[in-house]
Amino acid sequence: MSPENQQIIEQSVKNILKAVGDDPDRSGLKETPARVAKMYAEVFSSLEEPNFDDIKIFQEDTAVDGENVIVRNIPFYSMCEHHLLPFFGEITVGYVPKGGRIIGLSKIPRLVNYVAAKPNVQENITSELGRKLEKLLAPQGVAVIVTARHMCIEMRGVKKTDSKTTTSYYSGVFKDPTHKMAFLQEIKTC
Ligand SMILES: Nc1nc2c(ncn2[C@@H]2O[C@H](COP(=O)(O)OP(=O)(O)OP(=O)(O)O)[C@@H](O)[C@H]2O)c(=O)[nH]1
Ligand SMILES: [Zn+2]
Repeated sequence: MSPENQQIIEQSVKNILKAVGDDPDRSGLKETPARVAKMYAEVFSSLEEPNFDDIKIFQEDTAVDGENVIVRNIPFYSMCEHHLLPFFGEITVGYVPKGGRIIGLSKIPRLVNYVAAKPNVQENITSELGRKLEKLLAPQGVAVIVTARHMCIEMRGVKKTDSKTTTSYYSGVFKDPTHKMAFLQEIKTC
């Protein structure tokens, strides 16, 4: 983030603190605007990196086509674009390789970190991840299941503590009900 933008955030946070009735110059809050600016640079870091392309695709000669590859329960943290409050949870990704193309396993959590690091709704994290994997791998199909808790639903508004939202994205072979059921069974038991 540029020093100019950092300055804008710091001044805005000062104004917010004043507007809610606190004193931004009291000792406990003195460094808060700078901390918040630094935090936003971190949690919204993807906005400064529009084309995340550090993704290694391997070409395997042995038969990898046709079987599910599943990475389960990848934790993520994001910020809801309506209230700028956190939502967080777990993501399970599955894909079926085609043409021997597979992705380095650590790259899937890296992609999760990337799509999460901007103001978001859960539905968009889910579909962006699915579409990125499709583009990178041109697989037989992709499945993404996201389960999350939203602080804007829990700590304010309707205040429904512990309620969880699940969103999903299915393409290719995962649209076939039999394949989808087998996948859902597999992630339950593995
Ligand atoms: N679909 C979707 N909605 C979300 C997500 N995160 C937050 N929301 C919802 O966004 C909506 C914003 O609604 P508004 O009526 O504009 O805002 P609000 O007055 O603060 O709404 P309440 O939360 O009901 O008090 C709320 O219903 C939130 O629960 C998300 O990831 N996906
Ligand atoms: Zn929200």
